[in-house]
Amino acid sequence: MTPSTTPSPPRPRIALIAHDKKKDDMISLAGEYLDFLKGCTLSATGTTGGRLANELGLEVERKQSGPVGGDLQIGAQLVDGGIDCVIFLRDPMTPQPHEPDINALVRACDVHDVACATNVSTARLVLSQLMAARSQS
Ligand SMILES: O=C(CO)COP(=O)(O)O
Repeated sequence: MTPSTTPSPPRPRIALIAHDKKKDDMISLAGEYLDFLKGCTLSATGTTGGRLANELGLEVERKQSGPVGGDLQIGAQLVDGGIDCVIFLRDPMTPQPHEPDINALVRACDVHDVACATNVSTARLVLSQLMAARSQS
């Protein structure tokens, strides 16, 4: 008789993006949730992803850097159903050359009803909820 196996729950697929002045916040935040994030499938824009990999040892699919299309690549992945949650630490005090791309990504989250946290407090709520849901499954 073959032993019955319980299928493991799907890994949450999370996109992590931070503008330059918010990258230290992203590293601190990801450090707080490191064990949980290690069990997730992560995508990130280029520079953010590089820091998450180098400084925290996270395995991350790195897209292009934001200003050269990385936000749009994350958006396309999301539209194709490949992202469950976006953590996007935006810098509201610095104009960005790729503002239309940023707006397109946030809009895609709203169109497809994908959770999008744009500041650390909201990100903590979302990550804590995902973590609790995963530990119950
Ligand atoms: O500009 C960004 C998001 O709009 C972030 O891109 P980087 O992670 O490559 O810095």
